[in-house]
Amino acid sequence: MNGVGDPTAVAVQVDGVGRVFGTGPAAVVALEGIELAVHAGEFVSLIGPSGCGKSTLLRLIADLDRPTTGRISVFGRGAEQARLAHDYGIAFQQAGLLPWRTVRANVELPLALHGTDKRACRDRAEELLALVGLSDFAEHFPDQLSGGMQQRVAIGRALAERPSLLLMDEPFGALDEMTRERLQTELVRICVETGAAVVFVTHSIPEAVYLSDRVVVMSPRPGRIREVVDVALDRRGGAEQLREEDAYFDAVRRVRAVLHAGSPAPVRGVETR
Ligand SMILES: Nc1ncnc2c1ncn2[C@@H]1O[C@H](COP(=O)(O)OP(=O)(O)OP(=O)(O)O)[C@@H](O)[C@H]1O
Repeated sequence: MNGVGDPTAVAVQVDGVGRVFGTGPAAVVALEGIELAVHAGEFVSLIGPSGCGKSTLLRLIADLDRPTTGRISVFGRGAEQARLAHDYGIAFQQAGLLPWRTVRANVELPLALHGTDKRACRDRAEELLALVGLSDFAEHFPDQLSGGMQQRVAIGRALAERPSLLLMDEPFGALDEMTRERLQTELVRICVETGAAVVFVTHSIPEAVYLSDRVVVMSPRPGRIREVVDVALDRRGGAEQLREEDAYFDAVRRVRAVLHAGSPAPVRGVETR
């Protein structure tokens, strides 16, 4: 019993994790003393200044890198076991689609690689393309799609094996604001439908607040968790309405205050942006 599918389970447990790159005087302490638990079905964003270790933490959870100290588990398994058991799906800033495969074949890829038979691959691809709104583009190739559509394919692919956890590193970072908002709304809907927990790296405070149950604010050198902000917006009124609500603006202000609490004060007489 590893807790996948159990809503009371802990999806990701990070205990005392540190990551140092290099040795001696040139060593970079990318992360130090990170403690974090992400629960099943919970949406948690990581936000903080450039270089504070957000991507490093995500890569450690995904077992794309190993911590120098501490331990990470995913649904009770070690990060490596979780990777081998396909407990999570990954989507990064670059959609990373294979240009010579159709949209359908890209979405089917993880299933085909892991031995799912053709019929089941096709059925699952149909479901996923409907979920991300791309049923009419199944036979297109990636270079025939917009950036936002390519990201939707990547999200569909990440969901192919019904992971209980999605790891996303600025998946909407390269998109225009309107497309980005649309995909945020879709992502919230998809998460509700699939019940997946998400760890989401972003530079955008409104994006973090809109998507998340909790926002983890990090500080750099060494990368640490400064504070975890509870957002807990009432999402029953519909996704779009949320962006107009006082509770949303209040959460944006709270995250901004924590984020800027450690920034150097502006020098008098010097314009800052
Ligand atoms: N493979 C590596 N080798 C050496 N240093 C690294 C490596 N990966 C990351 N670092 C360093 O670790 C620190 C954290 O990097 P990381 O990419 O995790 O930050 P980030 O918060 O995701 O930044 P950004 O918001 O700019 O993407 C940085 O100082 C970076 O230079």
